[in-house]
Amino acid sequence: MAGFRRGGAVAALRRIASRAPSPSVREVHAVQGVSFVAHRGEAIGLIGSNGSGKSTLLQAVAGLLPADRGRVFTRGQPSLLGVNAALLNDLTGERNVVLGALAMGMTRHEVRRRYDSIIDFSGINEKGDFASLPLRTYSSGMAARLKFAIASARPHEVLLIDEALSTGDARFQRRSRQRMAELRAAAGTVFLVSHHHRTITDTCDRALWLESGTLRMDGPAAEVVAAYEESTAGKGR
Ligand SMILES: Nc1ncnc2c1ncn2[C@@H]1O[C@H](COP(=O)(O)OP(=O)(O)OP(=O)(O)O)[C@@H](O)[C@H]1O
Repeated sequence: MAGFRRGGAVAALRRIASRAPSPSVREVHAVQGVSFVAHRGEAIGLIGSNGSGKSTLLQAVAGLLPADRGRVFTRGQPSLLGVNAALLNDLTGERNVVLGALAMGMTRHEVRRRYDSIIDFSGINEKGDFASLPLRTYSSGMAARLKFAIASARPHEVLLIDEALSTGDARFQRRSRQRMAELRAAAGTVFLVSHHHRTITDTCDRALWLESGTLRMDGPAAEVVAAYEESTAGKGR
């Protein structure tokens, strides 16, 4: 590492690139042998207990966690909208909207045209002018709403949503469902990870149930949720 500043980006990159298997590193197979085909216009829910591999699967589909084995084929660039999606805490809501929309490939003209509708959809200004305040002054639900408003402002070929909807209040969840329906109508495919089964059955027509990183069931959302609930009933008491 001589010549590179300790903790610097280049040093970190070299460390990752030269990482060799080490006896002190334990391998985790978070998702194994999961195979499915998703079609345009589908909204697919991902359910399963904590640690069953839902977020990992979304990250693999988004290309953020390359698969050790197997392949992910997608049309277009999937967009992952996670609870930790990159909004910047020290920037105002307004700046986050502009940067987020530009990062999604909108032109400056499109951003200007869509700005008011993104803010309106997020509802962050319903209790005062929050758009001009830094993100760190927002509640977690408000930040999640803003993220969803930005990410869903343009059609996506594949939109991956990790629990983002569940943090919004009931009114926002209704609005999000409507927006998801619009995204699906625009021929996108939507994946939604949620522990709120009602959200899955209300929003998705199909669900995948993951357990210990494997695909336990794939079918109509209501049937998969019912089977999952039956299997967990009585457990954990
Ligand atoms: N960076 C990591 N390093 C080590 N293990 C990890 C890492 N990320 C995830 N795992 C492990 O992989 C497994 C699947 O995690 P994942 O976050 O995909 O589960 P999940 O179904 O999304 O869980 P939850 O419902 O709690 O959000 C878990 O056992 C977790 O501990």
